[in-house]
Order: sequence, then structure tokens, then C-alpha cells
Amino acid sequence: METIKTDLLIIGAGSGGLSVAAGAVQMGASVVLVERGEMGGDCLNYGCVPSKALIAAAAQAYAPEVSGAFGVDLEAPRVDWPRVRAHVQEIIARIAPVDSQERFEGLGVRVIREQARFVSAREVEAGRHRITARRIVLATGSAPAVPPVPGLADVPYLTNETLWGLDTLPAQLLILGGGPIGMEMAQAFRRFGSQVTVVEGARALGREDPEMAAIVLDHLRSEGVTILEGETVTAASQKGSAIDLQLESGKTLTGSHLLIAAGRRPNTAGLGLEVAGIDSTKTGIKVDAGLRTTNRRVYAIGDAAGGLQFTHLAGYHAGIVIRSALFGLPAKVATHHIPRATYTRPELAHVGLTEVEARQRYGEKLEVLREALQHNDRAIAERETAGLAKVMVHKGRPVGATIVGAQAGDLISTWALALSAKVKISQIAGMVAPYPTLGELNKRVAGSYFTPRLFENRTVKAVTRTVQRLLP
Ligand SMILES: Cc1cc2nc3c(=O)[nH]c(=O)nc-3n(C[C@H](O)[C@H](O)[C@H](O)COP(=O)(O)OP(=O)(O)OC[C@H]3O[C@@H](n4cnc5c(N)ncnc54)[C@H](O)[C@@H]3O)c2cc1C
Ligand SMILES: NC(=O)c1ccc[n+]([C@@H]2O[C@H](COP(=O)([O-])OP(=O)(O)OC[C@H]3O[C@@H](n4cnc5c(N)ncnc54)[C@H](O)[C@@H]3O)[C@@H](O)[C@H]2O)c1
Repeated sequence: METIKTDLLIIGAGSGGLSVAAGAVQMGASVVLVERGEMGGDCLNYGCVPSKALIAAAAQAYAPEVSGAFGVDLEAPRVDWPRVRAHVQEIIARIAPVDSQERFEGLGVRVIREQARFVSAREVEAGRHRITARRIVLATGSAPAVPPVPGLADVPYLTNETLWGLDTLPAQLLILGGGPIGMEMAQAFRRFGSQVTVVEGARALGREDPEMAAIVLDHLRSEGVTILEGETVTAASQKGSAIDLQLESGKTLTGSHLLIAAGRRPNTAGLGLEVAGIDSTKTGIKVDAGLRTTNRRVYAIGDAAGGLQFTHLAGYHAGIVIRSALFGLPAKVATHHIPRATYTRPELAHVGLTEVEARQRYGEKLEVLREALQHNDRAIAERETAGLAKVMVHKGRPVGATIVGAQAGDLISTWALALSAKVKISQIAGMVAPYPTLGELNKRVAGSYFTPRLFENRTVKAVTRTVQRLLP
């Protein structure tokens, strides 16, 4: 057994753990990083990267559906699934060096490729290493949750961990769960030619503003995705190569493949949290506002910490932990400025309070600005006008924004900055955006705050007339 003493021990080399490791080692701390699986974690290997690469391939397959309107006729696509899979793997491989063991060792991090577990409050064992650290960061991520549906454990199902290795394109894909994973994959596989049915127990994209989610869901349905909402799966079974799902409503769905996209559970099993006095629940490791667990020397970040689950959130957590663990500075997590985006086409992006949340908080004093994408010249030229921006404003400052439309995930950054920097709506309205860009949507929706104040205001009109009379 090798004994190692270090300033910082990080468990998990995914989005969160790698960000802490890179920052801490470059600021002079001694860092040990333990990873039991692939460097890069879920995002690189089984999550964001493969899903976005697949969505990009699916957009190519969909091109003939829309190109005719531009006067360009494309032939019906022939989807060569093994090559689509190879494309996804190539994209992972192109990004992988940034997250690689070699890169981190080059930075000076000691990387150990083993499963880690606590043996005492300050010591962790990983393979033949026993590591004592001044501070420990748990960045162990999450895994797909499989709902307790009778028969489900006995049917061959896919998850985000196995989807990318599929031998053939599914003829009929059933998806259990209508969250971001379910809806992104539903559209991608439909565009490749699979018949796709999504079964959602509550509301699809249920975390999102219903009006905005409806724009996405209507579009997906128009592309041929079947989305069943408020439908509970009561049993699953296999008949030959087909999978049947029984629904509470009495319906039976049959598919060639089943993807489970029903939420996540934290990776805490086998970590020995109890030995270290670290409390956790079904949703994640308990942390305070500074991301400290019930063991003051141990932090938990990213998906393992049980809040929002995004790569950029794990990266933000990393910054908080570095501040606190390396410099002993006070650091608290805020979430009001953390954006999210679902990469369906159209995309759906959000930051801050939703309309409902903002109305609850500010009541009559809330103003909701709206601007439809159909008035944006670039969207018109690109024939992608399905979309809407909604901005919630209180006392002249934005408190939330939701955008549906092409590039919504990129457009939301303006509002993420506005919320984190407490920018006034007048500053966004005063920005000069290049014409013609989708980004003008942000300026226009902000400008609409002033429309009634300037253009429907008798005093302004009277002042204008007076000044005009007086001017030489
Ligand atoms: C299909 C899909 C698509 C997604 N798309 C997006 C997206 O577009 N944008 C976005 O922001 N987010 C997306 N996410 C979410 C994103 O992937 C996660 O929020 C992010 O990866 C969390 O980072 P993390 O560091 O907390 O965990 P992870 O990246 O999962 O890393 C945790 C690591 O810890 C390791 N580990 C666990 N236990 C141990 C142990 N005991 N010992 C040693 N190592 C251990 C694991 O092997 C893993 O490598 C997506 C997720 C999925 C599933
Ligand atoms: N674009 C992105 O940023 C992106 C993309 C994919 C995933 N993610 C992250 O990954 C996480 C997991 O995504 P997800 O879509 O698996 O989870 P989710 O929790 O967002 O959605 C799961 C859905 O499954 C439904 N469900 C659960 N059990 C069910 C059952 N028995 N029958 C029918 N429906 C059921 C839930 O009602 C919910 O709507 C998300 O929280 C998200 O943060 C992000």
C-alpha cells in the first residue's frame, strides 16, 4: 500500500473534478485525482458531447425536409448508422485530449485510475493507494435512474451509457421519460428515420415554462415524434425481439428498442460516505451554501451534490471550491444566474426566474416582455421563425429570461450575463447588435420595455412637439 499526502484529493475526473484539479494545481496546490472510469466523465463520454454530435448528424439527415423551400432539392438521406456512430466517437476523441490523464499529469496532477472509498474521515483508499488530504472534493457525478417498473429489469433497455454503442438504428424507439435527454434523443432518432414514442409520466420538458415548452413539443410532433404525457408505465415485457410497455391508460406500446431517460441518481454507492460522516439522500450528497458536506473537510460538487445537473454548473462549483479550499475565502453558491439549454430544434434556453416564479415573487410589479422570432430578419431568411423570447423585469432589471428558437442556447448568454452582473434592461436595449443576427432578438425584447413608455406616452409626445417648435 502506497501512502500519499496531498493538499487536495479529488474523486471523479468529470466536468467538476477536472475543473477543480486544473485550477488548483496551476495555483500551486498538490493535487491527487482519482477516477475509476473514463477521464472526462459523463459529459465527454456518455452525455453532452455524444448527444450533441448525434444531434448535429441528425440535422444533416433532416436537411432534405427543409432544403426544398430554399430552391435546393436534396435526395432522401441514406443513414449509414455505423458511420454516424463513428462520427460520434471521432468527436469524443477530438475533445478527449483536453480531459486526458496525460494532460493532467503534464500539469502536475497525480492521477490514479481506481475506485475510491473512504476508510476514515480524512483518508481514502484507491487500489493500492492510501491518500490523506487536507481537503477532499467529491465529484462523482450521477448515473441513469431506472424506475421501479415491474418487468423493466428483465428487458434489454438502453441508457445514456449504452446508447452510443448501438449496433443498428432502432426501427421503433420507445423512450421512457420526457426530460432533456428524452426529448433531445427523440428528435435525433426521428430525424434518422426511427419511429419514436416518448412516454412521460407528467409533462414533457416539465421543468420549463409550459408556453415555451409547448413550442418545442409542437415542433417535435410536427416532425413525427409521438409524445404521450401524463402516462405511467405499469409493466414492461419482452416478446421475441420486441419490447412491450403497458400503460396505466390501458394502451400497450411496442418497440424494437427502449431508452430509459427518467432522471438520475447520484454516484455514492461504495464511496464509504458513512465512514467519513458524510450525509446523503436519494438525490445527492448534502452540502451547505459553500458546497461543504457534513464533514467540514470534504466538499461535493456537480451532479453528486444533487441540485441542477449541468456541466457548466459543475465548472462553476469548481470555482467556488477552489476559492474556499485553497484560500479559505468565503464562497457561496448562487443559482439565479445559471442558464440551461435543451438542444432540440428549436432550442429552449432559460436563466433566472420563470414567468410563474417571477409572478409569485413580484406580483403586480412584474413586467413580462415578449418578442416573437418571426419578426427577426435573420430567422426569416433562414426560414427558422418558430420561437419566442420572454424576459421577466422587475424595477428596470431582468430577473429571468426564456428563449425558444434557433440558437437559443447561445442567445441566453446575454441574459446570464445580465443577471450575474445586475445589468439594467436599458443597457441591453441600448446595445448595438449586428444586423441581421438572431442576437437582435435580445435587443428588441429589451427595447419593448420602453415601447409603451416612449411611444404611447402623451408627455413624451408633448415634449417632442414643444422642443421641435423651439429648435432653430
Ligand atoms: C445524455 C446526456 C446529455 C447531457 N447534455 C448536457 C448538455 O448538453 N449540457 C450540460 O451542461 N449538461 C449536460 N448533461 C449533464 C452533464 O453531463 C453532467 O451534469 C456533468 O457531466 C456532471 O459533471 P460531474 O463532474 O458532476 O460528473 P461526471 O462528469 O459524471 O463525472 C463523475 C466521474 O466520477 C467518477 N467516479 C464516480 N464514483 C467514483 C469513485 N468512487 N471513485 C472514482 N471515480 C468515481 C465517474 O467514473 C465519473 O467519471 C448531459 C447528461 C447526459 C446524461
Ligand atoms: N441540454 C442539457 O443541458 C441536458 C441534456 C440532457 C441531460 N441533461 C441533464 O441530465 C439530467 C437528466 O436528464 P433526464 O432527461 O434523464 O432527467 P429529467 O429528470 O430531467 O427528466 C426525466 C423525466 O422522466 C419522467 N419520468 C420519470 N420516471 C418516469 C416513469 N416511471 N414513467 C414516465 N416518466 C417518468 C419525469 O417525469 C421527467 O420528466 C437533467 O437533469 C439535465 O440537467 C442536460
